[in-house]
This record gives sequence, structure tokens and C-alpha cells, in this order.
Amino acid sequence: MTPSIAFIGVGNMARAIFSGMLVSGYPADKIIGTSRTAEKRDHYQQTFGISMLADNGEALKRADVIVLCVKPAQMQAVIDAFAAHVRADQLFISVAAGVELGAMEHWLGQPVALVRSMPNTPSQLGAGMTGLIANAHTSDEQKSWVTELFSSVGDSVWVEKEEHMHTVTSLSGSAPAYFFRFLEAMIKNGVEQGLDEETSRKLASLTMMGAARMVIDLDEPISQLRKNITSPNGTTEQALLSFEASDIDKIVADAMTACVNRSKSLASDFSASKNESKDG
Ligand SMILES: NC(=O)C1=CN([C@@H]2O[C@H](COP(=O)(O)OP(=O)(O)OC[C@H]3O[C@@H](n4cnc5c(N)ncnc54)[C@H](OP(=O)(O)O)[C@@H]3O)[C@@H](O)[C@H]2O)C=CC1
Ligand SMILES: O=C(O)[C@@H]1CCC=N1
Repeated sequence: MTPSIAFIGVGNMARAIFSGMLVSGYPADKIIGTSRTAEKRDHYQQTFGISMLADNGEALKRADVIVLCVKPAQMQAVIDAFAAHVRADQLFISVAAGVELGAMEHWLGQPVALVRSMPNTPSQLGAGMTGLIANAHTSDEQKSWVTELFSSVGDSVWVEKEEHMHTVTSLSGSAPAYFFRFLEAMIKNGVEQGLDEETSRKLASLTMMGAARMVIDLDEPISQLRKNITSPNGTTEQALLSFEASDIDKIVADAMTACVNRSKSLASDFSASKNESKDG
């Protein structure tokens, strides 16, 4: 039987996951979403044919699997409001950056299967990449089901230690935005050199896709793929020398470290112990 899935807090990430699921054949009548905004509920209901509710508790009641998709700062209030009605057979999946399993277990207040995920928005095209870790109450069968769920919108990896979720966030969760930023800079320069924006966008973005496909499909070191393009004393060499002069490794490492540090600070802001001391 196909489980009913409730997405609590339909925004960018929830939409990316359920639209990818719909494309891969998940029945719309098994998908519920929640939002506090009436216009959004109407929009998602009409556009995707899923059920949209205002009441998270009602969504919880109807669902076998609950995907928590609100912002980290909203997570505790959302869980607190329905924790008393959680059933032991339900499976929870969080997509929130930084919020640790221990904190969510504490807010849920009872032993329940819980998976922390870090997906990304390419999921909406079936090209997502998701990092996963489960708590001790999640069975192997539930983990397999979660793997299948995220396979339907791309690919996934299970990490061994929860601290690795910070790294996953910097390598894949946030990373589409790095590539978009890089493309924005390339397209801007193409336009400054006289091409129209549409042509610049096509040249740069299809090149990014082609390069990514070479990395994924060809069994060759990335450095070799780079060398194959870099003729001695040619054009590419000049571009790469310019990157090195700006210390591209440091630029990328600084950005990824900033991402990881923010993920860690979210974890500390919303940790169960901090919450307890706040309560106490
Ligand atoms: N965007 C991304 O690329 C990624 C995001 N994430 C994680 O996904 C989560 C959501 O991010 P994102 O989708 O970008 O954020 P959005 O703001 O787009 O979505 C969150 C949605 O939650 C809804 N919401 C807020 N409070 C409630 C509530 N009490 N009940 C029901 N709905 C509520 C809001 O709608 P309304 O105000 O109408 O209720 C809003 O649309 C975050 O925790 C983030 O860390 C993880 C990986 C990637
Ligand atoms: O920026 C954020 O906090 C979320 C988590 C990963 C991508 N977006």
C-alpha cells in the first residue's frame, strides 16, 4: 500500500520534493501539504492536485509519513503543537538545516522513527542529491523506503555520523546556489562582451551540464578532464591561471566553511539541551 505523505510547511523545498515525486508517478491523492496562507494552499492544490490543509494536526492525523519542511527556527513550535498526537507507527523526515535528531526527538517526546535529510532543489527535476541519517528507532525497512523515496527524486547517500550532515549541506544542500552564482557571473560577462543574455545563458548553462555529465559518466579523474581542455599556451590556461591568482581553492574553502559554520550554529541554537535550559 502506498503510504500517505504529509509535507508540513510547503515552500521551496517541499515543492521540489513532491513535484519530483509526482513526475516519477507518486499518486497525488497520497500527498498532503500544509501552509498557513490560503492563496498558497489554493495554488498548490490547483497546480499539483495534492490536498492542501491549514491544520498541521489534521495532516499528521491523515499521514503515514510526515516530512517536516519548515524553517529551522519554526521547527520546535510546529512539532510541539502536534507532538501529543503522534502515533508510534509514523515515520518522520526532517529536511531542516542544522536541526539535530536529538532536538527533534526531544520535541516529539516519544520514541518514534525519525530521519534527518538534507535534500536540494534539483529534486524537482528528478536530479536531486540528498544526505540522510536516521535515529535508532528507524527500522531497516523504513530506511529502505526513505532511500526509495529520495531515489524517486534523484539520488541519496546515508552518512555514518550526524556531524557529516554539515558537510552534506555545504557539498549538495546549499551547493546549487554556488553553481547558480557562478553561472550568473559568467552570463553577466558574456553580456558585457556583447552577446545577448539568452545566448550567454545557453552557452554557459549547457556547458555546466555537459561538464557535470562528463564527471559523472566518464571514469576519469576530474583533473585529467580539465587538462584535456587546457592547451599549453592556449586560452583555457589563461582563464585557469587567473583563477589560481585569486586562490580559487581558498575562495571555495572559505565559502564552504562559512556554510558549515552556519549549519553548526543552527544546531547549537536549536539543540535539545539549550531548549531544556531555556525551559528550565
Ligand atoms: N531551499 C532549499 O534549497 C533547501 C531547504 N532546506 C530546508 O528546508 C526547509 C524549508 O526551506 P524552504 O523551503 O527554502 O523555505 P520556505 O520558506 O520556502 O518554506 C517553508 C514554508 O513553511 C511554511 N510554514 C511556516 N510555518 C508553518 C506552519 N506553522 N505551518 C505550516 N506551514 C508553515 C511557510 O508557508 P506559510 O507562511 O504560508 O505557512 C513556508 O512556505 C528549511 O528547514 C531549510 O533548511 C533543506 C535543503 C535545501
Ligand atoms: O540556506 C539554507 O539554510 C537552506 C539549507 C540548505 C539550502 N538552503
